[in-house]
Amino acid sequence: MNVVVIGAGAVGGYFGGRLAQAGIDVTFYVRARRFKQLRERGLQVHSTHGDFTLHPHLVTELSDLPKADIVLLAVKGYHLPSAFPVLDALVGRGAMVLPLLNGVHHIDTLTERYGTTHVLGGTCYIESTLTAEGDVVHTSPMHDIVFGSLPGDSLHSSGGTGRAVLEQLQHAFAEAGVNSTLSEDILVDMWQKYVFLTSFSAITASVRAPIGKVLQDEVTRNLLIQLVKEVESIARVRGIGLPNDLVNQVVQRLCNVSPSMTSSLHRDLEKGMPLEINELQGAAVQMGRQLGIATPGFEVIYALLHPYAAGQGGR
Ligand SMILES: NC(=O)C1=CN([C@@H]2O[C@H](COP(=O)(O)OP(=O)(O)OC[C@H]3O[C@@H](n4cnc5c(N)ncnc54)[C@H](OP(=O)(O)O)[C@@H]3O)[C@@H](O)[C@H]2O)C=CC1
Ligand SMILES: CC(C)(CO)C(=O)C(=O)O
Repeated sequence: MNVVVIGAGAVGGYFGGRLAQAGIDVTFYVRARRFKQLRERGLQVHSTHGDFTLHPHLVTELSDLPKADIVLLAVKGYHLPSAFPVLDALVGRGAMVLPLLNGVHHIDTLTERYGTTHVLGGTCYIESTLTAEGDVVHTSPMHDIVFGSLPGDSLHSSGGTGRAVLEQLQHAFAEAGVNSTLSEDILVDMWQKYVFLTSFSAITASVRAPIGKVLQDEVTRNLLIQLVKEVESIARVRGIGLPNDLVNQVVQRLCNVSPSMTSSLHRDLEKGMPLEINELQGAAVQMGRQLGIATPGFEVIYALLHPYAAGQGGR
């Protein structure tokens, strides 16, 4: 199996690195700055599951790209358009794209451009970040990927003739020690993550504290529950087949995670990096307006984070 990673950051560097470490043929498509870092230092991963350093196969030119079975797409949402030329080249030669971005709208963007036979649904649970030197730091035991074919893709869905590639990918993740689930309803899984993450990241970024601090304070805890309900209503009106007790499940999960856990959005805010608020909280506000669902919690949080959206250095 040949894998190309676009976005060799905290997520792509971690999962791509684990696959490469397990002997899978992995190529990282990188831009100039990341190329320099990775060539000079190697891909250094500091992880709760064990540290490792690799000198991965790096490519900076479209003409040097290998033919890929799977593209692991792990750029930030605001960088998605910049990845189109490389995706065009890889999909044009038959690759399937597994996006690991947070949010839900990128799936429409990708399927409109490449169709459902070339785009999988996917989501990941991991707490990882890049140091100033470009090393990946993975801080909690979670390293889970859920993926599957999208509605409309009969080739790779259960019973489809192309299903074998997805099973091969699941096998590759298992070899790499990564927890992976081949989902039969990936949109439901993606929306469950979106309900959880968009609320969790909104509250941790706006309070500027990990979840423990949020839950200790009754007012903030109630706001978090309100956020979960707002985004859950959107999902229901959109007809996503979520479990009936989703709000309780999400709140339970939030109460059970480590009190020190925070979101990538909060970490990005602290580092002065651009924020994915348009893809997360802004998307909730926009969908709410379109569907006539009030999202007062998200409206306020989106506005309060907006001055920081472009980060200190811009995008
Ligand atoms: N970090 C986490 O804990 C989690 C993150 N996620 C989601 O995963 C996605 C990725 O996040 P994360 O890994 O944290 O982000 P990072 O910023 O750590 O990594 C993104 C990488 O993408 C690279 N990149 C951007 N555009 C391109 C391009 N056109 N071609 C090649 N490389 C490109 C950037 O490199 P450069 O700009 O230097 O070229 C950077 O190295 C986000 O949607 C995030 O919400 C999901 C779960 C957990
Ligand atoms: C839910 C969580 C914290 C872990 O995957 C995440 O996705 C993020 O911080 O972006």
